[in-house]
Amino acid sequence: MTRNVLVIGLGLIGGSIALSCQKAPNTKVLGFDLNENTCHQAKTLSIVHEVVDDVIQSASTADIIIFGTPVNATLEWLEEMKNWPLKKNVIVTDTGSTKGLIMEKAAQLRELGITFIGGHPMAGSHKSGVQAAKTYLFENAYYMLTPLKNENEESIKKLEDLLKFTLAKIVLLDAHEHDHMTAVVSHFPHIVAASLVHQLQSEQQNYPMTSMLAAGGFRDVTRIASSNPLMWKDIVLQNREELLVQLNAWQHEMERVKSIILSHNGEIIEDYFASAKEVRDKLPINTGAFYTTYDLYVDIPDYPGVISEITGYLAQEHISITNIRVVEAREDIFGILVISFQNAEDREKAQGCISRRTKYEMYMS
Ligand SMILES: NC(=O)c1ccc[n+]([C@@H]2O[C@H](COP(=O)([O-])OP(=O)(O)OC[C@H]3O[C@@H](n4cnc5c(N)ncnc54)[C@H](O)[C@@H]3O)[C@@H](O)[C@H]2O)c1
Ligand SMILES: O=C(O)C(=O)C[C@]1(C(=O)O)C=C[C@@H](O)C=C1
Repeated sequence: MTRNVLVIGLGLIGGSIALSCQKAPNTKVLGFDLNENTCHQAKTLSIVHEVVDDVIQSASTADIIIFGTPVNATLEWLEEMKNWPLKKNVIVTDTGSTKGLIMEKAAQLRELGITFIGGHPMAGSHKSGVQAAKTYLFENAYYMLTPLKNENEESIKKLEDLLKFTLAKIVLLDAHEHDHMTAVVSHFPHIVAASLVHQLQSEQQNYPMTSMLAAGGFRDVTRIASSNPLMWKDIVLQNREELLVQLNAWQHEMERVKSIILSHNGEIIEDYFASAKEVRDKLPINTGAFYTTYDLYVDIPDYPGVISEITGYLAQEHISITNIRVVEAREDIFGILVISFQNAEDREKAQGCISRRTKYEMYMS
């Protein structure tokens, strides 16, 4: 029997989920977006099997409905959904970065016999829109599900059976714990990134050259300030309380930094950085428990065709890569090619392959 999946909101996240759902057998993926241009692009890029106009009618035939909309739009849809004619066993889920208010709405839907299981894939990008969607955006990332208490195990299993095609690692979590932890590792860092950019902008008035001097450090810390403002407006509105907690903690931390600087004591200052480095270096971001990527850094010279030369060698030895990018120490020079692999074995094979064929220096993260 065919499983009908309806994705509402076909941007970066909805589009990526739709693409991975298309990998599931016997599954028809329908899509809807408020933006006509997005619908057109979703059709052209085959993000879904079919783009639909009548969302209520399509929802009535869906076995699984997935929201890829900004979190406030999701809340509005869930309110409307209360009046929709839906299949008896339909499972509704979302992908939103906040879960508290959405799960409150889920409790109301449960009273009407509608199963809603909150979802949040913990991977993404500062890019938005359907054109940025990728089938394996969530590969190896954590995908959090926040079912209501006593949720039917079979419904959770049905949803997991579909989401496993994202290749993400599914974990179950309480919605409030979710909102606390994501405030720490995701939402608050976005505020810090935006605030650093504002700080640079005000400095620019007196020192116009400042932005030209912003190199790798500033770029790494502020990349996420280029994220979709509408999406972040909604997240901040919905996770307000947790963000204020983080903001207070940050202000205390800055007071501590201030006193360390005022101490004029080199040992204390060095220790501040050393202890942060120790913690950062042990974070699962690097060891792979969080995002498992096996990266190989290749120091490449600046000549045309160097990337295709290296990927060509890997292709000749049938070594598959999952990602490739160039990171520069400076914007105006070529730099280091970072190639990601699915596992450590592939990375080692690649290292052997490249060292046999070139003299480029390599290291692993
Ligand atoms: N961007 C990330 O890194 C990331 C990661 C994980 C989860 N999320 C969450 O995923 C959701 C989508 O984010 P995104 O990055 O894909 O944003 P996006 O801007 O790329 O996509 C959102 C899409 O929703 C559509 N849309 C907006 N309002 C709508 C409405 N009322 N009805 C139907 N469609 C509507 C937009 O036209 C757009 O195509 C958000 O809730 C966000 O919090 C984002
Ligand atoms: O990589 C990025 O650009 C992101 O910001 C992705 C990111 C994050 O890591 O904070 C942002 C919001 C989501 O809810 C999940 C992931």
